[in-house]
Amino acid sequence: MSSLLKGVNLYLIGMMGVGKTTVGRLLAQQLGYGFVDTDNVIVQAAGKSINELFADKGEAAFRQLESDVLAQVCAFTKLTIATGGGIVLKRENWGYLHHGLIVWLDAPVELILARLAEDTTRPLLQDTDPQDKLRSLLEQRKPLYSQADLRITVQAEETPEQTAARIMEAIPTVLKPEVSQVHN
Ligand SMILES: Nc1ncnc2c1ncn2[C@@H]1O[C@H](COP(=O)(O)OP(=O)(O)OP(=O)(O)O)[C@@H](O)[C@H]1O
Ligand SMILES: O=C(O)C1=C[C@@H](O)[C@@H](O)[C@H](O)C1
Ligand SMILES: [Mg+2]
Repeated sequence: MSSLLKGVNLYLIGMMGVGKTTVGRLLAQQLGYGFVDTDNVIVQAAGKSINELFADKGEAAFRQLESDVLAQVCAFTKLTIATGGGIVLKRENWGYLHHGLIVWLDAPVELILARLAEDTTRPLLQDTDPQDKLRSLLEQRKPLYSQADLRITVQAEETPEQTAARIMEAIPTVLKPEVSQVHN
């Protein structure tokens, strides 16, 4: 599979809690790729948690850091990149994402809520009504996530390994044929 992708980066996009980080790590192992998580790079570089960054500098500053990280990582090849849920919001980010193959991990709001019920590390979910917040974020972002090359709907009962396996199976269906193959 890694020779099939020919070093092209794999970008995972989707709402918080769908499993981009968890599944992305597994995919990187299976592809023989490196793994990068844009949220983690930001946290490491800033020396602050995402909650602290949102509180101290605001969401706009976080989004700028996110774009800066994406611009840096897209210069490399053979990477699986788990992105932050809001990476799709900036138009300039799509110029970077489209250097690679983009996979949208989609999941129902109920599943995301169940997964993140005890999690306090997503500042946008620290809301009086997290379910309503998630719904409106998803509505706003759906047209953006839809620009991915591949949409994988995460099932409640499946393991990260099973999700990763379905992605590996689906990748060949969206790879562009090589020019030489087109002419043969
Ligand atoms: N298939 C799965 N089954 C059960 N739990 C899962 C599965 N995949 C991920 N999780 C759990 O759901 C939570 C969120 O997963 P993860 O951090 O990978 O999401 P994410 O898409 O990277 O979110 P974010 O955009 O906020 O970084 C974690 O606690 C993780 O262990
Ligand atoms: O969906 C979002 O906007 C976010 C998702 C996380 O990955 C983090 O990037 C941050 O919590 C914001
Ligand atoms: Mg993540």
